[in-house]
Amino acid sequence: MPQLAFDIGFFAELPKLQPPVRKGVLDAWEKFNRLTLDQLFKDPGLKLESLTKAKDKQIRTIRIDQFWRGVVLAPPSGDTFVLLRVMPHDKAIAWALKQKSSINEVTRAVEIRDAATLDEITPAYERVAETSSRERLFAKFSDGDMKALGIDDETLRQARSLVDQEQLDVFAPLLPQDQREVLQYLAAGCTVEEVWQDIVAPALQASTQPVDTRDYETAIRHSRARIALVSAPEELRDILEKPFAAWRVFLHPSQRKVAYRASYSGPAQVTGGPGTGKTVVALHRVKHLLGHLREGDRILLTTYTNALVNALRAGLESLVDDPELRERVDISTVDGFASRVVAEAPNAVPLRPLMSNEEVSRWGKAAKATGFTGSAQFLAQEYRHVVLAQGITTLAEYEAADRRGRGSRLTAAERPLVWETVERFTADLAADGARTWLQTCAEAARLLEAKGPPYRHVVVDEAQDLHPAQWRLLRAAVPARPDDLFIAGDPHQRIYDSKVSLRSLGIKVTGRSVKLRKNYRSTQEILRWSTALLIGRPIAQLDDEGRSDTLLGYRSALHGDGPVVRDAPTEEGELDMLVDQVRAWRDAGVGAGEIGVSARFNKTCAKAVARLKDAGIPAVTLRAADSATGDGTTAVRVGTMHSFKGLEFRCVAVIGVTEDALPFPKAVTPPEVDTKQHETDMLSERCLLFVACTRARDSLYVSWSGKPSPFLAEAGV
Ligand SMILES: Nc1ncnc2c1ncn2[C@@H]1O[C@H](COP(=O)(O)OP(=O)(O)OP(=O)(O)O)[C@@H](O)[C@H]1O
Repeated sequence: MPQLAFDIGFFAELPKLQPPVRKGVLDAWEKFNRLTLDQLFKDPGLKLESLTKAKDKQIRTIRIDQFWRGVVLAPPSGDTFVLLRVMPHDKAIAWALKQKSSINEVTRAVEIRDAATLDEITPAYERVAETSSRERLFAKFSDGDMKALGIDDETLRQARSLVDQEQLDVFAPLLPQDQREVLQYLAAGCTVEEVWQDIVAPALQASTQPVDTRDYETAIRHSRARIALVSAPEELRDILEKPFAAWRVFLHPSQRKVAYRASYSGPAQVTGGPGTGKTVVALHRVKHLLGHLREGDRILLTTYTNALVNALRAGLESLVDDPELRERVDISTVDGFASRVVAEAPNAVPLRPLMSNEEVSRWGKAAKATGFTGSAQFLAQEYRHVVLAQGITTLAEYEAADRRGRGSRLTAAERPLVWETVERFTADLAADGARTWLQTCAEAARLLEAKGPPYRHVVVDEAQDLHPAQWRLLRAAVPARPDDLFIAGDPHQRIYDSKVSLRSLGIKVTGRSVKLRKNYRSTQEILRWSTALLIGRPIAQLDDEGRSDTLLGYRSALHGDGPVVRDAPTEEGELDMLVDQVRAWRDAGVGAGEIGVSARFNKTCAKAVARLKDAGIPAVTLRAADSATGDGTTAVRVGTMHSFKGLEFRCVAVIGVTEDALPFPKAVTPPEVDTKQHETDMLSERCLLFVACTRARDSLYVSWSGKPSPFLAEAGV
């Protein structure tokens, strides 16, 4: 029976199609299901026509309605057709004439390229390259290596004519997608082995048969990363109604390989820069695990903030239809999970969580009581990074504790007094009916270690910011068995003070760790600009503190304008400029709910909300948007850089990027108190700006008044 499958290029244009055109697509799909091959080719309404001057006779058009045409791949054998694009009549014909289809001999997948344009421009580039003294872009890669990576003869010839990245950018949109990606990663500095490992191998389909480059029926089935086969009208209706949710249908092979691997023998990890789809992969992993759950088993899906909990809940709802299955997943922050465990314990005494600003003053009081003369900041950090991080409960343990990560000196003779102060701090807290969040996590871990783990699987998003006490809790939440922990995170986005070596906590991911490199969120221009903020700063890996992570090969296929950077003489002037920018976005058709404004401080956010509202622009703080006021989707959302973690907006304004805000002196330990901590804090501040800027999909705007943050100058802004 014939069927109509859908190419990813069609989905990319879907948001632009009006409902009647989408309905036309659904009708066409139903017709393919209903008619025989012979009837299809003869159907007067569908007009499955070949084009006389087409580069490829297999590329035909169909009628969607009076003005719109679909471009279809109609292979001579088999009965699966692929809808490549839906466009206005003339555009569709012009596009269809230039395309050519083929089957890749390495990946076995279907490829589409703009053969006419490539044929037209390649000779000119070859001539320029011949007379240029510059080395060719792919000179160091042999033909054999290129072919092994799936580069075919045509693309090889084109690639050999290029001398720089800008030229590759011209060719990229015309090339077959898989081959384009291989060339982009090689040009970005990845090795042949890395490209094979990350890009080609995950896309390969195990087969002992030689490739038949005419067998489109099989090749379409090998093209899951780009061609969707839809089996039921409800499924198609659902896809057509959620045009931005392409991630539900098409995973990049590297994403699919991680998310749908049948089983991992232990904890597994996925890392990657902002927007590489780590959250998407975590959600698909949950879907996979749900499909294999035994009676009574449950899954914990955790993240860092409540805003992200809501986003995960919405994501899972759109990915997993069955509410009974979804009910088997608890979605929560780690702190929220800890509170629940502690509250459910027999004889639980409710304790109020201590806010971090209250903590330092309490350390001051405890120090006064014991006569400790060091700073409250030192004590708070010692408690966090040594006592709680190592789960220390006695003086003897503290005396034996490893303080290697700390940059402040402490003699053996001084430790008992520090410990006495720690005990005073915790006793006073308990007497006042309070507990820090980390203490709650430590207590919850103790309770679970005694009672036994409540979950079969734990999936962790935003893992880079978790503290060892939180990891211990997660470790205690699930038995050490295959598929116990699935961890997604990016060390470049570490904005809280929690450097952890998972290895030292008994969570070993060696051999089960994958890095994603393709950004699906932002344009390459925004990425390049934002990434410059971190260049040259060593960033410790998630699983091993002693080794650095990199953003090598991290790139986006999307293109647009670079960030707009503005300075104003005063804060008032900067807020006026913000209003102008938001108005310009709205005039260009961007909805208020698609705009995010971020600043280092709550007070700057409050001023921005007030000023936008004065100008008649609906605006709401992120916190208010979360608390179900319903404004979130219709108002500009304004939040601190910390609260922007994990979110994304079509347009983002990052404001108040001044010398006094980034780095914020109060958030940075002075080097005289602790040299290492000083470095870590400076890096967190830098990462914070990086996180805020990488929330933008299409447009990024950055501003300050007075003197700019030194991070900008260091990045060459
Ligand atoms: N395979 C895919 N196809 C289409 N869109 C995708 C795909 N993977 C991810 N995306 C989209 O890219 C964006 C970023 O994805 P996601 O939030 O999962 O990235 P992330 O790595 O968790 O980002 P961050 O670390 O910055 O929070 C989202 O809009 C998501 O829908």
